[in-house]
Amino acid sequence: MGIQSVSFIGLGALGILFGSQMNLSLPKGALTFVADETRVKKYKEKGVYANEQFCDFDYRTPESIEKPVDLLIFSVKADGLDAAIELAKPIVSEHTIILSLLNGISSERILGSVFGEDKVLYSVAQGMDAVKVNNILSYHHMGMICFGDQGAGTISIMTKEVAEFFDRTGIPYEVDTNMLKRQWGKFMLNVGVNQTVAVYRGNYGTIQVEGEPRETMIAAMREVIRIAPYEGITLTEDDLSYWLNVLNQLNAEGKPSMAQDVEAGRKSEVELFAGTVLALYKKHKLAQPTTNQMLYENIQRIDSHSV
Ligand SMILES: NC(=O)C1=CN([C@@H]2O[C@H](COP(=O)(O)OP(=O)(O)OC[C@H]3O[C@@H](n4cnc5c(N)ncnc54)[C@H](OP(=O)(O)O)[C@@H]3O)[C@@H](O)[C@H]2O)C=CC1
Ligand SMILES: CC(C)(CO)C(=O)C(=O)O
Repeated sequence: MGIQSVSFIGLGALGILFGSQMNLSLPKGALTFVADETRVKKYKEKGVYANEQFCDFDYRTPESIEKPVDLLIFSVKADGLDAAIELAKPIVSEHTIILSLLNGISSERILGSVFGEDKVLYSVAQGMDAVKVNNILSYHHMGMICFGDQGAGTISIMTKEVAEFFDRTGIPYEVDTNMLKRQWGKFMLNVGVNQTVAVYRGNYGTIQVEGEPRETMIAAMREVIRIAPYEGITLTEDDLSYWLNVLNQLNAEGKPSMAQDVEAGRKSEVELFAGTVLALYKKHKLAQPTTNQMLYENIQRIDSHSV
């Protein structure tokens, strides 16, 4: 029968982006956005838009969902993950497959420790230039979801089921048999681009041209390459080129999620990025990486004025 029901937790840029695509082909009731009562009320009143189209989403509290869902997608920011996990518990059964679109290298481990590692696939969302202002999402590139099993070289039945579901619902995807490396590659990208664009108050255009911001971004990414082997991951200059190429495709006017947080006065996800890099250098008793240190301090300063 395959995956028949899917819930997102997180009606943000990514939830709207992929949810609106799925909504085009799924029967009514198959796709739900799960939230607490206050959020459900707000979403029903205000609605959301994707590229100027109204999204006819089904907003639900977990209690109002009749049975556990087949696929559960976490699309909250890092500071919302714990509450989202609590909220999700009633709609998870032994058959539920869990995906996390969160950036960073820790959310799958956290989800696995709560729901069981056997339910969680590893994933990264990449290549999108989504910009969300209030309840309106705009994008030129939808990007894709890369996913697969935690263990390298395997393609489980769960992975095949999600691939079949994405085929059916028109979600661009790639199955990767080395997800830890992919996730570290994406981590390297975010450490570079998200933090640099936030600090320089720019957009993708700022780092697509030669100059100080692009040099800063690449220096921060190389600090990830340097620490990766201490965690059992190999990243090379070829990986750096691959991810720089991903960035070159994006609409120059678009911005990473961190820059959008800073502009909206929300707390950033700096702990997922420089916070994690600095902690890893400390863990492995290496001298602190200067570029990430500088970015961390700057973003912390910006965050101190946020709510
Ligand atoms: N934006 C992008 O292009 C990309 C983002 N990512 C990553 O994906 C993750 C999500 O990012 P993004 O979509 O930009 O995030 P947004 O900030 O746009 O959206 C997060 C959403 O989660 C909701 N939320 C927070 N807590 C809860 C909760 N307890 N229950 C239900 N909903 C909750 C928020 O609701 P409310 O607004 O009502 O508070 C908000 O709508 C992040 O880790 C980000 O780094 C990865 C790739 C690309
Ligand atoms: C890769 C990028 C920059 C958008 O695709 C992202 O992950 C983000 O905005 O957080």
